[in-house]
Amino acid sequence: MLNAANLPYTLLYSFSLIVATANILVLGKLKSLSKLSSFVSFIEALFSTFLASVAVFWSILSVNDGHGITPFAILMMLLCFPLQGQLNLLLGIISTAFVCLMFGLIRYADIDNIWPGIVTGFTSAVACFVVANLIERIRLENFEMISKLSSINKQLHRLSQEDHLTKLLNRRAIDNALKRELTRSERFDHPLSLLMIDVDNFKQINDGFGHVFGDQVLVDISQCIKKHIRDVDYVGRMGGDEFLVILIETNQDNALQIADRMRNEVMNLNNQHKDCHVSISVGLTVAQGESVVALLEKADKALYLAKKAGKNKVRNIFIHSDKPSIS
Ligand SMILES: Nc1nc2c(ncn2[C@@H]2O[C@H](COP(=O)(O)OP(=O)(O)OP(=O)(O)O)[C@@H](O)[C@H]2O)c(=O)[nH]1
Repeated sequence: MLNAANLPYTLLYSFSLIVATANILVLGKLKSLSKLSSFVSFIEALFSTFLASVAVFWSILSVNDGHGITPFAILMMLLCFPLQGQLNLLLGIISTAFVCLMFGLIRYADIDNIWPGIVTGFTSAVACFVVANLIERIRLENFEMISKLSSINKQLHRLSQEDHLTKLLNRRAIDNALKRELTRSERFDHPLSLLMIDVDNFKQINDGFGHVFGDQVLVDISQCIKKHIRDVDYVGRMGGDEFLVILIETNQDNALQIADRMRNEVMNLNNQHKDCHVSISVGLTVAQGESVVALLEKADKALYLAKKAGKNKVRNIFIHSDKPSIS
């Protein structure tokens, strides 16, 4: 009941309730901003400690004023906990609450009637501890489940982008990358070069040395290609023995050099695979405002020229010219 005697405590309680609500509504949102999180946790801890103390204080005072056990005290303490992430913080709050409890008892309790005060305060604290622990456990379980789901999601995303054999980008991923990068290069008027690479006489390698060996050759070649691209570039397996390289911010001359370095690197594999001859042919082209399909066709044409010229070659299709040119 609100009367002159318990007005200060009622006001204190109301204020605590407002702060507790603000704690949950405002600080919970702010916490998602990572830079603020440690500061917010600190403020939150202060509020929680304060609220827990007020709750126990008020609980004792209510008992001594004849108001019985105050469920509000428990409620307030509970309101403090769901946002807390650490058990030690929780224990800190409970210890503080106990100090307040003792102080409250000594200061206000009627010595003949001390037990109801002790029992009330103690029951409140234990109830808060048990419920807060349960909340904390559920929160942790949820957190672990979310972490697991997020890592599974990342894994699935990676697998959906990856070629299972070479671990390069798969066809879908490299197609998407090409669409994205082509749009970007047009928008900022930056050069973009494309290399279409095909292993020479791969059928013979498979037939002569078996599919397992053929697979290893594909992996080795993918490593040779990767060695000569930067982190910003893309390399993917189009399927079978064909690869596609997207060279960002790279003009024709630089792309030619890179393609030739890749070709030489693959030739070095022959020191490893003594009996089998491994080489690649490369078709090179530079984007010049055409669609993805047209650009791929241009690179394919250049690759055809490289094959036609006797394989183990790099050929390009000149910009602004329909005529193919031999580099
Ligand atoms: N080992 C292995 N072989 C594959 C894989 N995918 C496709 N192939 C084989 O790769 C060979 C591709 O041969 P083609 O591209 O048709 O021709 P090629 O022998 O390379 O001849 P050129 O391209 O003219 O130099 C086929 O025999 C396919 O069966 C794979 O994942 N692993």
